[in-house]
Amino acid sequence: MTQGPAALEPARRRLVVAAVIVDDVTAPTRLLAARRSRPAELAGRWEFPGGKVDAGETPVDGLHRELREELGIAVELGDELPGPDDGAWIITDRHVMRLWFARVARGEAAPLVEHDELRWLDADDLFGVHWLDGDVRIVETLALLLERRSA
Ligand SMILES: Nc1nc2c([nH]c(=O)n2[C@H]2C[C@H](O)[C@@H](COP(=O)(O)OP(=O)(O)OP(=O)(O)O)O2)c(=O)[nH]1
Repeated sequence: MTQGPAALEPARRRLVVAAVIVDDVTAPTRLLAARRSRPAELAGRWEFPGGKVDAGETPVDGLHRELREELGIAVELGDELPGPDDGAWIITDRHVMRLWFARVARGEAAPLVEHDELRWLDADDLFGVHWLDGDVRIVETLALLLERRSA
């Protein structure tokens, strides 16, 4: 069987890094979702703030840069949220994402570029926004984690 772009191995996809920004990295009860304002086909859908890692940049450095640029914040990172695809999360035909829990250390998150709204979501309301398709199983995993930890 021939394999098209939809069958790219995780290692051959472009790496995206993102943050699950929470109130408390060791006992999270809510997380910060961001609504995309561009490109047009993704506008209005919600995601974890972050972006593509640049050449020559480590994933963690790329994540700090993206959060500074997109939300104007400095964060302290917690644990990574490992996924089922070689430890990461396939999110589109061409992208694989790694995510870390994070807490705002400096600044106040604002939708500076790429987003037009930010919203804190409680553990029992994580699906109160329309997530990007690739994020749904990540949010399902987080719903279990946050509920269990806040129970
Ligand atoms: N940041 C982010 N991107 C996601 C998520 N879920 C998901 O499918 N994506 C997709 C959307 C895009 O196709 C791709 C990430 O691209 P991006 O536009 O955020 O990357 P970037 O900030 O580096 O932007 P650019 O310089 O390439 O314009 O991954 C998510 O939760 N966060």
